[in-house]
Amino acid sequence: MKEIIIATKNPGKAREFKRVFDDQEFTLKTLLDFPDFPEIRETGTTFKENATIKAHAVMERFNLPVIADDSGLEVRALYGQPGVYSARYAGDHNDAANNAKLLSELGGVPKEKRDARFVSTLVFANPKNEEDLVVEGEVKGIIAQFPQGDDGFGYDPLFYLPELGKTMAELSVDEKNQISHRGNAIKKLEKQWQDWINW
Ligand SMILES: O=c1nc[nH]c2c1ncn2[C@H]1C[C@H](O)[C@@H](COP(=O)(O)OP(=O)(O)OP(=O)(O)O)O1
Ligand SMILES: [Mg+2]
Repeated sequence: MKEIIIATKNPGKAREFKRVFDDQEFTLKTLLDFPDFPEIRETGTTFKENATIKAHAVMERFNLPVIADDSGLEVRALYGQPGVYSARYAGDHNDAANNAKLLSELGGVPKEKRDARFVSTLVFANPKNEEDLVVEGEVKGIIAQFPQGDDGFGYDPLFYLPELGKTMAELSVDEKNQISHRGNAIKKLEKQWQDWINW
């Protein structure tokens, strides 16, 4: 059985990938299946750099095809922050603290100036392919005044989708995948990867 590894330790991302990027022809694993895999230092300054670092660290260890996601939230009123530093916005990797900091940074900013976007860059690296396959997806929304919803992860409870009248955390995983940055990136990947990969 062919195998593909998703280079993530984030259970929320793992769930979204497993839901759509699943097939009879290959097994999908994530770093949650390898709890001893050492922390990968995300030292890049762009989503693409960090996704490349993660994909190659895992590919070199397992000698298997690997997909990495580096993603984040860009808020216009904060000049694109937290961006690449979304996971570490409030210090260490803590969703509740990150959301609290985001709300405090946006204190007093009115609804019409709270627009934001989620970005996901996927890098697919394979030992038998010289060049990586890279795609990016985005979704636009508004940062809510208070968190709402219990699904998803990260900034989802604060990411309000005006067309749906809901935050991202009020969507099922299937609904989120239909519209999200990661879902959009995965759709692009699905169109390209089978022609690209050398098994
Ligand atoms: O769909 C999303 N819904 C809510 N928040 C999100 C989403 N996508 C990215 N985000 C935010 C939070 C996360 O902490 C950071 C990504 O940081 P990022 O380094 O790419 O992921 P991570 O450290 O959680 O897992 P890993 O590096 O093991 O894939 O941006
Ligand atoms: Mg990370």
